[in-house]
Amino acid sequence: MSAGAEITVAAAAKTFPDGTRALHPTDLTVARGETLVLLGPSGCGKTTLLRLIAGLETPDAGGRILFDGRDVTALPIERREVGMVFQSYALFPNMNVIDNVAYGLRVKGVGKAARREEAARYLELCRIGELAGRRITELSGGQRQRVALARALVVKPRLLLLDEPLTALDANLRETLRGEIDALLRSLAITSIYVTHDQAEAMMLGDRIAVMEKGRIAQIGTPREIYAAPASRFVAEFVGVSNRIEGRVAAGRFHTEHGSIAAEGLADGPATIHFRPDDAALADPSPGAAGDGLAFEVAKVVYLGSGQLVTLKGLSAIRILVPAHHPVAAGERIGFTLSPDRIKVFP
Ligand SMILES: Nc1ncnc2c1ncn2[C@@H]1O[C@H](COP(=O)(O)OP(=O)(O)OP(=O)(O)O)[C@@H](O)[C@H]1O
Repeated sequence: MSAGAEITVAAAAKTFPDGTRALHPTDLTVARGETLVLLGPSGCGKTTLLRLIAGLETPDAGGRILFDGRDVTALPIERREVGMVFQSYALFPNMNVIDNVAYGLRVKGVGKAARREEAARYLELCRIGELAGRRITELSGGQRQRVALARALVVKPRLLLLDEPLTALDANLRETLRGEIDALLRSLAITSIYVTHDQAEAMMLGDRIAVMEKGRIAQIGTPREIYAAPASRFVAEFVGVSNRIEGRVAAGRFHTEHGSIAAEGLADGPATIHFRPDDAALADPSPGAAGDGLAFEVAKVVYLGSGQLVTLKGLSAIRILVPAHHPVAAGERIGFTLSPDRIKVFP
């Protein structure tokens, strides 16, 4: 099946008439067939960037949007060949399921038999073949989103844009649909941009994730890059759990009132280190034992099956991942160390 377009955003910014700078000048390339996730907190500009790419908003002067190298900045949405799926379904309530899906083909002038056949094929792809004759009002939220997806895909868009398509659904359904959307986007090899504020969704669906903060892309990279090498404290704390401990570096060691660990490469002076729960390795907390490790009192233990998420008493609650077989209980003391390459310090 056809792969989508390569999308380029060049110096695109958006200032609304009331003066709100929703997006600062942004450059971005989405490769043909790639799924890029725009991830960030409410109000960071995700939807604005998506709408600029769709053609629902015009960038400030100087900004450009290109599809396969062709400048589409002045083209309205209906001439950009994009498919869109929103959080709210935006389906035609007075049409049944198959007519909703076939609608875009009708607009394109496809004959009745051909468009019904094609619409039926996409209903099957979205696993709602048996609902073809149902009215939209007779569908569940998840079923409506499948219809919306089939309707967006049936016209073979060059780019699929999804704006929080699963947000209105309950947790189990979200997870199921998330997996299906992932499989579908991959099998169709369509270029897609997916907006969410849910990091689990971003990790699962994104070939790359662009983390957005206050109208800018704070970092763009694969889920692994974003998690393992966050570029800033904001990214570290928005994607995954990040711990923070304040202390002082002297002669290649990080010292706190809880003990000290090796911290080669860090400059002497006050420092705040950041690390992931899974970066912690258990160590003997008794004073003077191995001389290496930070000791804390255990506040809470959550047994996950595959491990235990242990919250420690500290200035900011610290969470570390402890192997499931290691006995640990609230009130005990526990010690851990960090390999120097897992310690992050942000400016
Ligand atoms: N038409 C508009 N006029 C003025 N300001 C706007 C307009 N649309 C959006 N904004 C503002 O621009 C900023 C970015 O909004 P945007 O909808 O892009 O954020 P978002 O990251 O998608 O947020 P959410 O996750 O809540 O949808 C916000 O401060 C918002 O209030």
